[in-house]
Amino acid sequence: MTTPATRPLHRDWRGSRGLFDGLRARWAEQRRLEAHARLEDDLRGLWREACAGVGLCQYISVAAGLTVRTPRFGALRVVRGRTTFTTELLPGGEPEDITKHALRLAHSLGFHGLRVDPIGGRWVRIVLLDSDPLRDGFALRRLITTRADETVILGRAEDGVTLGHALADAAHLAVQGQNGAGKSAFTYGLLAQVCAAPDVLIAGSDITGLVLGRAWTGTAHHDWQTTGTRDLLAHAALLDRLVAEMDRRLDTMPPRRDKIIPTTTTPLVLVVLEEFPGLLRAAQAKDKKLAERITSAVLRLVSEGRKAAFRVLMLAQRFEANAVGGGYARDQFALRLSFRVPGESLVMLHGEDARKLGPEHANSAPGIAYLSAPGHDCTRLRAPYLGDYGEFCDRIARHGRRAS
Ligand SMILES: Nc1ncnc2c1ncn2[C@@H]1O[C@H](COP(=O)(O)OP(=O)(O)OP(=O)(O)O)[C@@H](O)[C@H]1O
Repeated sequence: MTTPATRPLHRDWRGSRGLFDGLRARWAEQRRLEAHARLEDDLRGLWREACAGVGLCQYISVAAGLTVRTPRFGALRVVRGRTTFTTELLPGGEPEDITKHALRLAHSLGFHGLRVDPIGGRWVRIVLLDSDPLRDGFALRRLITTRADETVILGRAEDGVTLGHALADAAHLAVQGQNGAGKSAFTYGLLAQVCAAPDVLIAGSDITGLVLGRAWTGTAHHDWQTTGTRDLLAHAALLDRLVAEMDRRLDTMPPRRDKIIPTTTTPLVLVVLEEFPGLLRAAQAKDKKLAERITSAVLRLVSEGRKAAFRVLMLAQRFEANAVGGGYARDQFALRLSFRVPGESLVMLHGEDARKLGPEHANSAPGIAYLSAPGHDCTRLRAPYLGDYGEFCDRIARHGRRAS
C-alpha cells in the first residue's frame, strides 16, 4: 500500500512570503508610476502656465482663433531626489530664453531654482533645484600655486563646476560688496593661493591694514605694500613706485615682444587696492592734489599695466565711477565680481542684463557673488573660504615667498 502524499498542515511561509513580496512590490511600483504620472501632469500644466505667464510663448492663429504655444514638456525624471524634465525650445528659441526667467519659472513650479542643460537640437533638460545649491560652504584646500599662469580658484558655480582664473591672463579684477558680504574673505583666499609663487609679487595699498601689511612681514611682498591712513603720502609714493617699475618694463621690453612674460626676475605684480574709494576720500579730504596723484597713478596701472605683467585687484563697497577714479578706470576691469550689493550696483558693474538678478542678490549670504568676464554671462558662485583671519595669517607666514 502506498502512502498518500502528505499535505503540510501549516503553510509554507517561505513560499507565500515570496508570493506576497512579489505582489507588494508590484503594487508599490504601480503606485509609484501613478504618482509619477500625476506629478508629470501637474508639472506639464504648471510649466505651460508659467511659460505663458513670463511671456515665453508664441501666439498662433488657427481656424478656431488664437492659440498659445509654449516650449513643449517632454518627459519627467525623478532620480535619487533630483527632479528633471526635458523640454523643446520654441522655434528660433535659445536656452537663454529659459535661463533669463529661471527664478520665476522655478517658483511657479514650486522649486527654489532651475538650471538648463542643453541636450541636442532644440531639446534641453531642466534641472529643478529644491534649495540653493550654493547654500553650503566651500572650503579652500591648502592649494598653493607655483606659477603666475597656474589657475587659482575663484569659486564654485551653481552646477558644481569650480571656476578658476590664472593671474597671467590679461585681466584686472574688480570686486565689490557691502560690509560683511565676503570681499576680504575672497581676497584672503586668492592671496593665500598665489603668495608662494616665485614669479608673483603681491603689492598694493590697504587702508585697513588687514589684507596687506603685518601678515606679510618677512615675505618678499611686504616691501611693496603700504597700509593705514596715517601716512597717505606713503600710498601715493608706493603707487608712483609701481608706475615707475611698469614704465621701466615697458621701456626695456625685449625685441619682438609686446608683453612681459612673468619670471622670477620680472614677476607678475598683483597690485591690491583694498577699499580704494576710502583711500581716495581720505586723500581728497587732506589735499586734492594728493588725490589726483593717486588717481592718475592707478589710471596708468589699469590702462597700461597689462602688457608689463601688472594686474590690479581693486576692492570697493560700490564700483561707482567717481569713487574708483572715473568711468574709464572702471572700464579697464575685465573680471568683475559682486558680493551682496543693491540691485543698482549690480547693474553698474555687470550691465543691464544683471538687473533681473538684483532683488535676490541684494539679500544673499556672505561669500555668494556674481562673476562676469568678457564673453561670459553673469555666473553665480560661492567663493572659497579658507577660515578665519588667523588661518590667513598662518598661511601667509608658512607659504609666503621669503625675501631673499
Ligand atoms: N566664502 C565664504 N564662505 C563662508 N562664509 C563667508 C565667506 N565669505 C565671508 N564669510 C563670512 O562673512 C564674514 C564677513 O566677510 P568679510 O569680512 O570678507 O566681508 P567684507 O565684504 O570684507 O566686509 P567689510 O567691507 O566690512 O570688510 C566672514 O567673517 C565670514 O564669517
